[in-house]
Amino acid sequence: MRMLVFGRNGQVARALQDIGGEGVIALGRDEADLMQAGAARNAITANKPDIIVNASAYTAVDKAETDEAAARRLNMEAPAEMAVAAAEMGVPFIHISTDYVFDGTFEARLDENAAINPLNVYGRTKGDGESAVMNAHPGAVILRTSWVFSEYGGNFVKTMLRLGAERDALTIVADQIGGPTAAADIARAIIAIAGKKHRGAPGAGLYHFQGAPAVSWAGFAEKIFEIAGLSVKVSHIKTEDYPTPATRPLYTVLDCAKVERDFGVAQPDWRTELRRVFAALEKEGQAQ
Ligand SMILES: NC(=O)C1=CN([C@@H]2O[C@H](COP(=O)(O)OP(=O)(O)OC[C@H]3O[C@@H](n4cnc5c(N)ncnc54)[C@H](OP(=O)(O)O)[C@@H]3O)[C@@H](O)[C@H]2O)C=CC1
Ligand SMILES: Cc1cn([C@H]2C[C@H](O)[C@@H](COP(=O)(O)OP(=O)(O)O[C@H]3O[C@@H](C)C(=O)[C@@H](O)[C@H]3O)O2)c(=O)[nH]c1=O
Ligand SMILES: [Mg+2]
Repeated sequence: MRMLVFGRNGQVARALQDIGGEGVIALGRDEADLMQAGAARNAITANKPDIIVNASAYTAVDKAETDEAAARRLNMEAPAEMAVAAAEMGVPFIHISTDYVFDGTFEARLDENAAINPLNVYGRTKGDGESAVMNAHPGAVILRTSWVFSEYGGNFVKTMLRLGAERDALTIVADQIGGPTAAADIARAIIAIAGKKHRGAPGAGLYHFQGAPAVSWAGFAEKIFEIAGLSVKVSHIKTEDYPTPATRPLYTVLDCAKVERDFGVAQPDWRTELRRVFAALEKEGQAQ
């Protein structure tokens, strides 16, 4: 199975290459610059894949507030172009979206039927990307995930390990609750879904996939420091005491039953991968 992946150095793109092996063809911006209209289609036509995965996106949440055109291009227009080309070629398409499409107002687990209401530019462009993909390719699978971490790229785990090595106390928001999700777990889920779609499995549309148990950013930070053996005091603060350009949703715990029902993909425990990621960073001398 030839799997064409948009994104090469990103967290999920790297994990797909690690886990998917030989059949994965990963294209970074040097091979296909998705800011350019037509680049996605050209790459798809040239590579003749059996399955297409979009692991690229504009993911700088705060920066997106003042860079909306680029966020829209990468999070909506490029995925729409991929979906159109995939549909024309009759190839399955797997796209990734985010918990930031929700407003997080209610403390209730969100399933795929919950209404979206993004609070920031990143979330709005990702939400528009979801609709554009579904309209262009009704057979597409859109995996909504959250709080992605890995040994690669930039993420909260690496930020905490860096700050935790420099300071003995940090203030972290404790009223935003969600689910950390390892890029490797997302890659395994995508590869499992890809295999089933390739064999003609029927599931399509939105799917929630998030690590368990649910936790706040402060609780996540505490677990990171515990695993790293760093003694850092984490002060639990409110969102209003940590002002950022983009507003973030408060409660985005996702109900992940549908992806298990349709594709047999179980919800992972993020603490297992957190231990492996820490060990990998330590080995590279990146964990300080
Ligand atoms: N990070 C997170 O916490 C979360 C992410 N998601 C979603 O998961 C998916 C993967 O995210 P993640 O792995 O963290 O992303 P990263 O930010 O780690 O990587 C972004 C990827 O997008 C590619 N990209 C950016 N700009 C361009 C461009 N102009 N042309 C081509 N490619 C480009 C990068 O290419 P290159 O390889 O050349 O660097 C890179 O591979 C995205 O859809 C994201 O919205 C969902 C929830 C949480
Ligand atoms: C560094 C730091 C962050 N924070 C807060 C800010 C924010 O509310 C929260 C997380 O900060 P980050 O900027 O790392 O996370 P953020 O970039 O908002 O992460 C999001 O990225 C996009 C791509 C997604 O799709 C989401 O699922 C989510 O993972 O922690 C503190 O309270 N104290 C700190 O010292
Ligand atoms: Mg960020």
